[in-house]
Amino acid sequence: NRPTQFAHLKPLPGPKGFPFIGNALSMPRAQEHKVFKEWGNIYGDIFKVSVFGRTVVIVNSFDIAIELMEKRGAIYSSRPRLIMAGEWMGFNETYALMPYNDRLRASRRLAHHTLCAQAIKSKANVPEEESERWLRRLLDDPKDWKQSVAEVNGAVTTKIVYGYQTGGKRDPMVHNLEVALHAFSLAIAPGAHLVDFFPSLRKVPFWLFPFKGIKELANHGREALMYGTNSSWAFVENQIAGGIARPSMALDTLDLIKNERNKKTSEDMANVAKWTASATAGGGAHTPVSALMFWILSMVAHPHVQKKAQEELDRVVGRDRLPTLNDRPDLPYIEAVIKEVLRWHPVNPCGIAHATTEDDEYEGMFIAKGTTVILNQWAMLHDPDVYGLDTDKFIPERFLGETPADRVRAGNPWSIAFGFGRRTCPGQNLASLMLFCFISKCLATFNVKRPVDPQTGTEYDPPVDAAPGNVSFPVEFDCTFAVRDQKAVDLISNCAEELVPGDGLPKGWEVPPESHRLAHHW
Ligand code: HEM
Repeated sequence: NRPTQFAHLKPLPGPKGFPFIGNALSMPRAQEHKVFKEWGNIYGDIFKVSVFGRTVVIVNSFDIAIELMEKRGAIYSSRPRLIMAGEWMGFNETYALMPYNDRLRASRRLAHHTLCAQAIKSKANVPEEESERWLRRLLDDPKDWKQSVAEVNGAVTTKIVYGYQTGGKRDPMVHNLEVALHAFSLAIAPGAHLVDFFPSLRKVPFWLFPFKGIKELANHGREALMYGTNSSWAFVENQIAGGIARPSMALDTLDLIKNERNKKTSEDMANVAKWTASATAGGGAHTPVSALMFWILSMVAHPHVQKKAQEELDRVVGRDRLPTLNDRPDLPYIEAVIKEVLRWHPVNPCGIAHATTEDDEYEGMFIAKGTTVILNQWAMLHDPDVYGLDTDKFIPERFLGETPADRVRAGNPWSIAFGFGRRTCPGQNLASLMLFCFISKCLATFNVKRPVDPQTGTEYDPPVDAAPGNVSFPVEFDCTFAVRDQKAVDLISNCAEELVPGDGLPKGWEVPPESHRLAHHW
């Protein structure tokens, strides 16, 4: 049913499918970014697949991503409709899944007010302090490193967004975020829920659904999301009423709204602010954890890189104090390590899908309104023409020397790993502060070493691979955090104190017991 002005256009190329189901049988269930890259070698850097009548366009090239997402951003900035995660669990209320509309723009404007490069500087003390608290925790209980990485990330985002000081280990606000995000990731796993391909199934009563557990999953996700969103906001309101609110994005946005009250707004802005906070806390709680897990893995697997980074820190900062964000411009090797982490195993290998809101033409080919567009970040970050032939290897040096990869925009992982156009990650400036603080302070005080086999007492190599998932994590691995020396112990002892559970917890804040069943940490 193409409009006449598009009638002459060719369809996009792509693998042949079957009637009705299209390419459903050949769609990858894991490592889809690698499969899409291989298909791109056959069909080109932009091609389409079809799954039960839904057309999905895959973009493997940076230049095409910029052409469509930036230059034609007005029609490539929506999100595909997701029944399970979006409508049943309620994540449509969060701006990460919203279509491109006024409410989305209002949310992004509120988030930008606190998270833009200039404004976030006033909150840089939060990642500085929380990363030092992490060192203390690693020193006290190095075996708990996985849990501590996840929790300390949650600690930064909940403090930035709500002004909430976590209560140390197993904090309920952070825990609830993890529960909601886990349900979300189960809900958006590729091909996991038929209802996302057949929206008419949403009208079928739950008890008629052929798959066990779908109702429970939808309810648990919704419960954790609603509980977290409402209780966290209630926390802010109580703090404001008590005159003890810490600086936060929530406070910033409420001030902004108050000052703009005379302006005509079609939405209930306080409600927009509440959901903007919830989405931002959720968006920031998992993603930096993924980057840090891959950084830890990279250090274990490449001890010579770790040594080189420590030599730079020792030379530039010395051993009498911890590095801070002020040292960042003088630490190019650390900077190159961070870029290589984002490139080597990108946090979102296939980004978050965009959707078109108008029919369009690209190089004589037709892209229909309502098409889902997947931006294969992994393919772009592993482009040998930009990053060199050895893209599977972890080599920070590719960003140093006379011809660094990032001399062009396509060679800078910061231009790719955080998405494109009008939906680019609003938290990237905060992520940048977090990654620098965690990585530089940890390297200044700890050696991250290969794991030790408890049976034989010998070290062994961890597996180096990514597990399936929209947010990518390494496959299960272990390692040893060994404090470098007594000097490092002394430095850590001067850091902010570890909090005991119970500190900072608002009264009545509990994770609903049922949600524990879905609880996980990486
Ligand atoms: C290493 C860390 C991070 C990475 C790699 C990352 C990556 C991404 C990517 C790829 C997108 C999708 C962009 C697109 O649709 O084109 C995104 C969206 C988003 N991110 Fe991040 N992110 C990170 C950290 C954060 C942090 C710290 C926050 C919050 C403070 C955050 C909040 C969000 C939100 C709310 C969205 C949805 C934006 C929208 O749909 O308009 N992210 N992020």
